[in-house]
Amino acid sequence: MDRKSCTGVVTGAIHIPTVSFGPKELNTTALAEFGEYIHSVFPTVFKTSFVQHEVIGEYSHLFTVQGSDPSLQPYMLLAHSDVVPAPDEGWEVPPFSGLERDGFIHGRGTLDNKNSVMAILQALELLLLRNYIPRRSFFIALGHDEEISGHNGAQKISALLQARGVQLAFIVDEGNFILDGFIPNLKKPFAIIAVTEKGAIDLMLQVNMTPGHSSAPPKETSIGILAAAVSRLEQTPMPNMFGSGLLKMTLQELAHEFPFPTNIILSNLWLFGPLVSRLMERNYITNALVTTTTALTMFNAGVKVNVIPPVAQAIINFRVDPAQTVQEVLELVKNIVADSRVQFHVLSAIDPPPVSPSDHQALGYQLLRQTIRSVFPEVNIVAPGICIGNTDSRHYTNLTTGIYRFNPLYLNPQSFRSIHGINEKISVRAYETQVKFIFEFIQNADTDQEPVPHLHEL
Ligand SMILES: CCCCCCCC/C=C\CCCCCCCC(=O)N[C@@H](CCCCN)C(=O)O
Ligand SMILES: [Zn+2]
Ligand SMILES: [Zn+2]
Repeated sequence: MDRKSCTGVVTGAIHIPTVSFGPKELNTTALAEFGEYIHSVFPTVFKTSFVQHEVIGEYSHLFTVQGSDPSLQPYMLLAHSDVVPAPDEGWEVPPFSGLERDGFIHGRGTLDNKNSVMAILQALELLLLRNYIPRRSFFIALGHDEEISGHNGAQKISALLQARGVQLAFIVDEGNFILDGFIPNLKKPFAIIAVTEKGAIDLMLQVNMTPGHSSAPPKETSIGILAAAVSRLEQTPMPNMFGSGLLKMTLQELAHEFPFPTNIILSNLWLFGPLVSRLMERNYITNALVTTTTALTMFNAGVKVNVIPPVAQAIINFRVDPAQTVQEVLELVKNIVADSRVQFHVLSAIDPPPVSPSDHQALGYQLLRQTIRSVFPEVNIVAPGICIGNTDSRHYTNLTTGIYRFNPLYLNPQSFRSIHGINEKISVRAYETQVKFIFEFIQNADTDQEPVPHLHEL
């Protein structure tokens, strides 16, 4: 595959608007087209005898790549083909044009997460074209509804594999990146492999009142009561959970890359922990790493300008810190609202998944680490961390204890904001490096020893 067709397959994928708009609201025409598209651009994957392809939940794809050595436990690579909506406003380039310009491929899904869908299949296609036969079996699961919780994609694939008695050595999904420019004093990029992710609660608060004529209003309306309740929630931060462990581990690994005195502070968190945790609260991205976050995302009320509103509803999206549970957060929320006129309806809730191992015996973590060192030799630090978003991987805790969330891409604060935002784009070079990473990763999973850097050239 030449360079042009390598990126051409991504532009074609971005062009298909596989948007998940909301629960049960998907662009099924686009999802069906996407299925045909991957079939047409990766013909070798689909015709190889030891690669089995199944469609699950109508639009998700499960590939089973049969390895030659059945004694090796299989692993799984995950990605998702659906994207969040992208109205044209504010974009430099229309979000579904898939235009390649100035060394970048532009559009919704270029970072989240069609890049991974295409890079995984492209790496496999290239390996198969070179007659590579993997030793270790692996699965590729491409969900079609990750952005709306993965109930028809990842959840069904997980149940199917469980019914087949599959147990996996590890899973690699989207999530964290090689972070660049997120910490002011730290000029060097560092790779964070997320070994857990935050939990989530979608909570609806509702206030009901008897409607009436607005010319003689009651002292408080449903809107006023609800607005005060959600404002209290917004103004009352959840407890800082910095002390609970994982983040401390991440910071200790980063410590020696900082100049004096930050290196001393981060190496002595037993003493400076409270100071560091307060500093992290000041920035909205690092704040998300130390606490359960509260985001007021929807508010609906009122029927007419001169009618006292019978119902007011608000939806709040909490991201639950790995050191807390959904139940604990709900208790805190009830205490903060402290108003019996406000009803609580939990629309969905999921606890944070268990922390995956990152020690020397953790095969998935070590393979990622080795491949990062080989493909990104300039990156000195690889550390375990927390993913602040939710991923399809949370549906697979029944199949493995080793779940790692890592995209082999550089991410800076501007590109972070483009995910679910505007002007999402990936450089051609970054995409090619992602393909190379997966190409090497699959081979590294077959070796018994540390890979020799650049042994497996594309
Ligand atoms: C000391 C370290 C500083 C770290 C700075 C952290 C920077 C954050 C980096 C990357 C985070 C990107 C998260 C990408 C994964 C997002 C996946 C996603 O969008 N999932 C959705 C699922 C929605 C399911 C329906 N409820 C989501 O989380 O909303
Ligand atoms: Zn995603
Ligand atoms: Zn997303």
